[in-house]
Amino acid sequence: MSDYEYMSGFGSFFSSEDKRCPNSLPIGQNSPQICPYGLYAEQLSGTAFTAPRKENLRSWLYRIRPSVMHEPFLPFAGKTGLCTDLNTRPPNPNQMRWKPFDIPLNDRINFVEGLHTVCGSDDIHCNNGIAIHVYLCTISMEKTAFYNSDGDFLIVPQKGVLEITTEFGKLKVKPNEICVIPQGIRYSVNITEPSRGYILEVYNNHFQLPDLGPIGANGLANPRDFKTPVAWFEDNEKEFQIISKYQGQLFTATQSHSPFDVVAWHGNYVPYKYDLSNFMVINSVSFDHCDPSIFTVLTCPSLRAGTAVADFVIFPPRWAVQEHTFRPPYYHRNCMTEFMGLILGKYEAKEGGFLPGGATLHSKMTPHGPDYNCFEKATSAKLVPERVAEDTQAFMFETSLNLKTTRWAEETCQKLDREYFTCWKGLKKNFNPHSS
Ligand SMILES: O=C(O)Cc1cc(O)ccc1O
Ligand SMILES: [Fe+2]
Repeated sequence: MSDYEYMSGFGSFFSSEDKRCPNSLPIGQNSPQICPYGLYAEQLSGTAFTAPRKENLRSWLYRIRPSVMHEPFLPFAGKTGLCTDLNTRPPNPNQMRWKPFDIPLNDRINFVEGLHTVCGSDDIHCNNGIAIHVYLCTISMEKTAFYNSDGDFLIVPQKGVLEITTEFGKLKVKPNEICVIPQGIRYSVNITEPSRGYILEVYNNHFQLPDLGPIGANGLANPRDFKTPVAWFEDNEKEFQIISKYQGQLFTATQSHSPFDVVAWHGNYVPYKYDLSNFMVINSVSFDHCDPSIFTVLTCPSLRAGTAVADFVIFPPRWAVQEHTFRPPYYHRNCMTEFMGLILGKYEAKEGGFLPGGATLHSKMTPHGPDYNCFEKATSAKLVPERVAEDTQAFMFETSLNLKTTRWAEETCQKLDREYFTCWKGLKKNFNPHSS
């Protein structure tokens, strides 16, 4: 039997017991005087106790020992490329593009040590903002579990499969799948090859499915395609390091047992994964280019209706059929900040220079759009039905916030492509006042 078993649904109230301990979930109440099998009951709250019912997120865990049994936290002395305090960084409005970030093949670096912040907003201390990281790792996490006190991680593997053991059970996440590990949930990442991927971290709120409006009840990412693991536990007395990211800094605490000792759980605050190939693409079948919000997989809303803290948007394989239309993305300036990555293949607006494992950043109101080659090709193309972006997957983290880039992103990683601006240089003046 596979190690990986899931329950389907988004925002559902799940219940799960490890099969080795039937009836381990208390019936009819959360906190009996004595729990089945002598387990401890522990609540994990993902929203304020008093959050409105439709937003309220919490789970009850039934575990061998409560999470509180650990030595005091100390500052983490290991390697890390995390930088979520961006106050001292200068703003930079330029179009930016990075060549694929290098995986440190000659070093032994695990998922947590391999986290590098590319850009983020300033205000981690006020639960306001986002950070965008990449992970570049070569080994599995051994006897170590990580949790993020600051917000949720939306993880986008680009190279290598992630085998993630969480307090709620096990997830296997391949490139072209994504997962969300909400704030506070402990997990450990196993890899089977040198691995790379992108992470969107949000501090304000949790991810939701976008409203569908006139699209109706079905489409885009459908709730039943989200997968949450079934309960799984280990019972051992091995020493574990628990690493916490708290206010942007890493801390570590030792404990004398595995944190993956949850025998049963129930609730709606859970980790989940989603296969991007399940996305039902909706687009124009007449003319013109729709805004990329039609490709939103998940959104982290702000208090301002329709303006996200951050959206996760994909550019999946699809048919392009629009008539008398410049089909690629339009030239534009946006009041939102756009960070893009490429999981596989090519991105239609820029077939050269933007490669899998690389990235681009177009900040608020910074102009961008198709490069010279794309413009020339699209303005002379015969507009027959065409597959766009076959075997490809680009994505965008779009945020209403201002981002600053880290020193690692601009200098240390040596991947910033200083020639990026030249991809638009060849665009010709085609203006002819005598043609109409
Ligand atoms: O800039 C980009 O490439 C992303 C993008 C794609 C698109 O189809 C329309 C607008 C937009 O910002
Ligand atoms: Fe854009």
